[in-house]
Amino acid sequence: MSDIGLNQPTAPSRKRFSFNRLFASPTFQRRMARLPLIKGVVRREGEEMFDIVAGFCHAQILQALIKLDILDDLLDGPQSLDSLSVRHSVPIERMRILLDASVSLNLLKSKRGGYALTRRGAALSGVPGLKGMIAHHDVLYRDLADPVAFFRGETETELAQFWPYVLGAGAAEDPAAAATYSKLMADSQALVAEDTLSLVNLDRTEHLMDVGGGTGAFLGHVAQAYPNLQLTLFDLPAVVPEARQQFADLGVSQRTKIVPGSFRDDLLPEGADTISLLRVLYDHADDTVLALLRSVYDALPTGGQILISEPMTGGAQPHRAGNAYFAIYCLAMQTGRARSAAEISDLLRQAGFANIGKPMTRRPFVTTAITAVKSN
Ligand SMILES: C[S@@+](CC[C@H](N)C(=O)[O-])C[C@H]1O[C@@H](n2cnc3c(N)ncnc32)[C@H](O)[C@@H]1O
Repeated sequence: MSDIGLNQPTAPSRKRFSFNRLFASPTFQRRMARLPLIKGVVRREGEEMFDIVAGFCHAQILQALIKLDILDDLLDGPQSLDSLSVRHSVPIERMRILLDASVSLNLLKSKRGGYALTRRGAALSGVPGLKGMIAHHDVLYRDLADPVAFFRGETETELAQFWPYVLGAGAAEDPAAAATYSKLMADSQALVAEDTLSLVNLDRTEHLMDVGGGTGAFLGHVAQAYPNLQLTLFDLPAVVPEARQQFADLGVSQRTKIVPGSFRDDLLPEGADTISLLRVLYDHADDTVLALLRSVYDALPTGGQILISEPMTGGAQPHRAGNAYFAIYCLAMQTGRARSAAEISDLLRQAGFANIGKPMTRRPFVTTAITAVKSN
């Protein structure tokens, strides 16, 4: 049978009509922009297109506001251009450009001849961990400087060094490095913890173990929401000392156990009837994740539950948070990958889990949760 289709060059005389070529034609675009009912659509499409084109500038404007502490500086009220220029050591005309750019992004507004926070700017300043996350994007930004090399896998990324635990045994033993990444993780974990707890009900759980629980931020939230729950935290030895302090500060040390270890090398302790993994899977390759899920399965009693919560891609329906941010971030980390709920469900099934559930996510840019049960 002859091979018709993609690999066949098309003869010029029989060139097929293509909507793509029509939309790409400047003449067609000019005509559409003049049609009464269509011109609004054309304009909006143009604006959205330009937002994608200029997105890298928007991100750097935001980064400058954060690194200069301008958002925090405006929390108590508007300030003049002069005072902002002096306080942050930015020449006045350059500061005006930064602040006006921020007005255009609806982070600031002009007020009383100076500048004030918009609701979005004030909210952004208060989101736990968001400023730290934006500040550390300078690393990812450098990694993406040559995007073609990046996507071809030719870039030695800095982000891979930023999260030492993903590099394997020994790399995460430095307490100073552990403190840096743990702080960023813990600051941002409040949101993930709150959203996860709003998605699942732990009323029937007696003992929860959080694997890769970092400094204990999630268990801290759980402890407050469920006063009778026994809690265990499992994480690398360099990470857990901070958790001990956190549990003492919250007054929950009595019902909290800390087990230092590596899920790559050690068996997970038994005893918990629910085991959670928050933002752990996406750091690791499929074989490590499958081995970890099998280990969780072995540690659970029959009827025990696994809870996975992390940002996920959209699978067959890619979305910006999962596919145009977290997937890229994980690619720069080089060891893991952002997965869709369907891919994680597949891995869970391979590990033996059943009754896989995906509660409706409120904010996929914060987290998505999946639960499953060890049924026999
Ligand atoms: C991205 S952080 C997430 C921390 C916390 N669950 C959260 O959401 O903030 C990944 C965590 O997994 C831990 N981790 C990585 N490899 C590990 C291993 N082999 N054994 C135990 N914990 C590990 C890290 O130390 C870190 O605390």
